[in-house]
Amino acid sequence: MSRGANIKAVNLTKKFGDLLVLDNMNFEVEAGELLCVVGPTGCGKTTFLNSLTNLYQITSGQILIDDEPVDLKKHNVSYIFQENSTMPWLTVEENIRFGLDIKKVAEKEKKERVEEFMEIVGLTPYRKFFPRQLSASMLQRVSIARAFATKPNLLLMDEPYAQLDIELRYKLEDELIKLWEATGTTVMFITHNIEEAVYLGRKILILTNKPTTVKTFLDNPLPRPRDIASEEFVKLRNQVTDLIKWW
Ligand SMILES: Nc1ncnc2c1ncn2[C@@H]1O[C@H](COP(=O)(O)OP(=O)(O)OP(=O)(O)O)[C@@H](O)[C@H]1O
Repeated sequence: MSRGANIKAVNLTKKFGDLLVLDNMNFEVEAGELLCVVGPTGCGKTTFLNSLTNLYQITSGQILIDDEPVDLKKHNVSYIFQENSTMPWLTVEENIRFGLDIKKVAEKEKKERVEEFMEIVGLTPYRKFFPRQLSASMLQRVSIARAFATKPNLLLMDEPYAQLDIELRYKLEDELIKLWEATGTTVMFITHNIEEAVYLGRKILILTNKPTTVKTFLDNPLPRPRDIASEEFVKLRNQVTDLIKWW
């Protein structure tokens, strides 16, 4: 089991020139949390993730992973995007292995992890297939298996299922929950979809309109498996919708 990372944003502020995007944000994500982040279009969700991975230099404040400034050599962070990020010239198993090759994992362990995660996402029968032979959901499964195989302490997911149809999205949401429960990784999942946030998240971080700050940090105690038609689910979904209506 990988150990999930603790994340703290302390007075986090990010400007692009005069444009204030992230405005004095403060919150903490506990180790091993499954956090969904929802916010209006263009509020700065991607800017936040890019700041977290040091792609952008923040203007002031701090982002800490396990109480230390982010250091990607030390903190094992993986990223899954909305777009297909597989390598077209590699097979399914080679794509999953790719993440391990760059992390310098011992050969025997690499083989075991590729088998384990390929199996969990249901791609073992397709191991020799190339990306061009796969559907959109299978491609996302490759990315998910590749990310989890590196046993990240923190997994960042930026609207990974936004382009998938509803049935596939439900399947992949369940796979994510299974993997999260099996690994103990901290997951930050960005989405525009309120139902998805309530279905997945143990916590839900609701952001305001730009300049973005924390509107609410909600607990989601609904037991799993969650039923999207149940009274409690609909109640919580409506509560989140009401909070979001007034960005
Ligand atoms: N490199 C940059 N230079 C200047 N402005 C930027 C840059 N990156 C983002 N911005 C601005 O910051 C704001 C937030 O953008 P960002 O892409 O982080 O939002 P988002 O919440 O991820 O958007 P979406 O909901 O569309 O995914 C936007 O106004 C955008 O124009």
